[in-house]
Amino acid sequence: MNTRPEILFPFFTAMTGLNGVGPKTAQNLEKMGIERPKDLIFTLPQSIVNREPRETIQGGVFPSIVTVEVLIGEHKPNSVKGRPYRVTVQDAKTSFQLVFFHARADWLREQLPTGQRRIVSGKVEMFDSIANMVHPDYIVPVAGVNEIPQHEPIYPLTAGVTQKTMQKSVASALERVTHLPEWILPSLAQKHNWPSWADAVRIAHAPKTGADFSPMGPARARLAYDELYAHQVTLALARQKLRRAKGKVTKSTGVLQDKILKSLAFTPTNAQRRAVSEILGDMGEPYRMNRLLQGDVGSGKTLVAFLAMAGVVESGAQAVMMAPTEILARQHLESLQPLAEQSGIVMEILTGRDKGKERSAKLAALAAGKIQILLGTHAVFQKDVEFGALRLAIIDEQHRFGVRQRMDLGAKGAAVDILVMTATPIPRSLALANFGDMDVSILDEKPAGRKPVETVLVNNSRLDQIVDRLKQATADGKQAYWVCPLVGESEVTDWTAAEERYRSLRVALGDENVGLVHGQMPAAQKDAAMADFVAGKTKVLVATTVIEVGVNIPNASIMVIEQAEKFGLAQLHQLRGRVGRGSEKSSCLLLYAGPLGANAKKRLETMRQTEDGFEIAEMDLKLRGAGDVLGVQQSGLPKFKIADIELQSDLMKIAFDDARLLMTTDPTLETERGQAVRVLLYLMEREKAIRLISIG
Ligand SMILES: Nc1ncnc2c1ncn2[C@@H]1O[C@H](COP(=O)(O)OP(=O)(O)OP(=O)(O)O)[C@@H](O)[C@H]1O
Repeated sequence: MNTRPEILFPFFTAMTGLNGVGPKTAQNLEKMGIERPKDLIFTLPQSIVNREPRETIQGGVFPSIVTVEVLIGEHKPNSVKGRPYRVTVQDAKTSFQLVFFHARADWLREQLPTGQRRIVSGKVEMFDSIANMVHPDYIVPVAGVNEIPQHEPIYPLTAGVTQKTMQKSVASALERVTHLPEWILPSLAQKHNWPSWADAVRIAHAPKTGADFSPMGPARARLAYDELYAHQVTLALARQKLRRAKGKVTKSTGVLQDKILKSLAFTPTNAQRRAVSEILGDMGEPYRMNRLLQGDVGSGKTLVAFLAMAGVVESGAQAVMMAPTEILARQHLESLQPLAEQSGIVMEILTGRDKGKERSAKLAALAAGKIQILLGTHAVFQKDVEFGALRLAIIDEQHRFGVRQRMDLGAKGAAVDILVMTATPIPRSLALANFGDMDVSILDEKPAGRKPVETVLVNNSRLDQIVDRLKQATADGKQAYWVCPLVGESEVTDWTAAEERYRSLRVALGDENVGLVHGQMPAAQKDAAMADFVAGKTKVLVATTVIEVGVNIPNASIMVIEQAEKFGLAQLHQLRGRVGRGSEKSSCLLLYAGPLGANAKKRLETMRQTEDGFEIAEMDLKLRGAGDVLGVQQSGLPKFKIADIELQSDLMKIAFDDARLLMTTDPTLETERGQAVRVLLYLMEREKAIRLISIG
């Protein structure tokens, strides 16, 4: 089945086939992304109006929608043009008025005969201390009470589309809903009490109880699950296809790794060992690796990467590691060069700064396979950079990379294995949504001997005290980072603030003790400032967030962050992660100015309470929302229509597990359930996923 199944045809016809949808309405609906009947079906009500009948309007809080049985009283036609027509009515306890601006008198007399009873439903408002119901939404005989929906769905609208049109066209689309083959595992549906797809759709559009309307109730939860499951099956198929794509078997011998381990001053953590063996185990298989290494700050990802690259060199091939900035690429070189030398590995660096002869020489050596490990910035992936036998590409700090970019990267060498390292833990649900096509190794253990970083919140008014304390600490040989306020508007303002602070700290602490780095400085000057700080020549390094990711200077044990309330949680965690990397006890001072908003307060409190990056990531997601945490556009994070990635992260995990399971039991979606999953993929317009199967 490689075309849309017939059973879905009614959901994909033109909109104008629906009741109440003419060409004009169809055009307007299109502006809301509603192009097919199925889009209407997946546009769920955003609120519900309760029209359950009441005895009286008395005691109500107005304006509000009321449904009540009334005895019709006197008609007061509009005596003056432009004035409304009124009908007095009496419910069980009080009287009020029905008000009409545009209605024919004879029609009104017919609908509302004096002395008879009717049920009316509409918005009641107070006007000149008289309760008015202007243009009731419903007027029905008492016996016809069921014609009024007790819980009326209210849909999102756009210009030119009224609530009535929406309700009518949805109702028409719902008539096409038939039973579809079930793609959800029966045990799962049973456990959660989920209705069938058809029932779930009907309930979601005509909820009768709070649970019917709640995103956590069975009907909506099921529809959310369908969406997440379709996404996870797509990722699982992508992963499967990649794994089937022929890869080269990399057989590491362990010889170089042993040499490296022997020359280390410490022993690797269990998490580091496990990650290295997962990576090399994967590379030893005849398919392409596509793996994510997620580690908390300071968990020692660089060593894991280096050992994996050494494993590649053992097999006679090459590896490349790309860092997001020049500073980090150089830092990798400095920290890894001694290990490379001791184990006899030829390692080089290539960045945008390499020009002319030097660059050509490096490229030639690389093409000849003489350079075994290449470090660098994105310059390593420029077109003319050719490798003799590239086997492994490591991308450091890349949640800015979407699925597509990762695939492009893999095209660089034939059958290159890919390892992506993220230095900021990502909430579980986002990791699954964004990296569900990858295998994951997690470094959830910090090297032994690290002491907790003491984190304190300090009001900016105590700046002088902080500077005094810093004076004392630097006199004792300690080193500190001073991160300047993120003014936010432009790089230039950030940098001016940093320069100002740099000047004032020089006055307070002595010129020779204070250094400065910011993004606008010439590269050479930046390197020199970093080098002075690494060598301990300067004691305090004033910086903008250029030092946010990855900088590793174990002797630095104090981190001051000015206007910490302006930073996001992930960023604060990254910044704080620059200290606490040596054996010295470290501290982090979060300076804030003035009264804090609730959100900022929560962020700073979280920082004080925990150092666990995974916990912080979950809190960040709660406070900011998924789009902001990953940056939707850059991340390739899908937009879900029904599922709420924060609220329903548990469903995401279930969908992930089930999609992976499906690949082991029915990789080509041939069984009865597999066929049903195909129906789901078509329904969710994931034809591309189906193509992944057929190529597979
Ligand atoms: N098992 C270990 N025991 C002690 N120190 C270690 C261990 N593994 C790595 N280190 C050291 O810990 C420091 C941090 O390692 P690394 O720079 O790789 O961290 P990271 O995971 O990249 O963190 P971040 O993302 O915060 O930069 C380095 O100085 C490294 O030499």
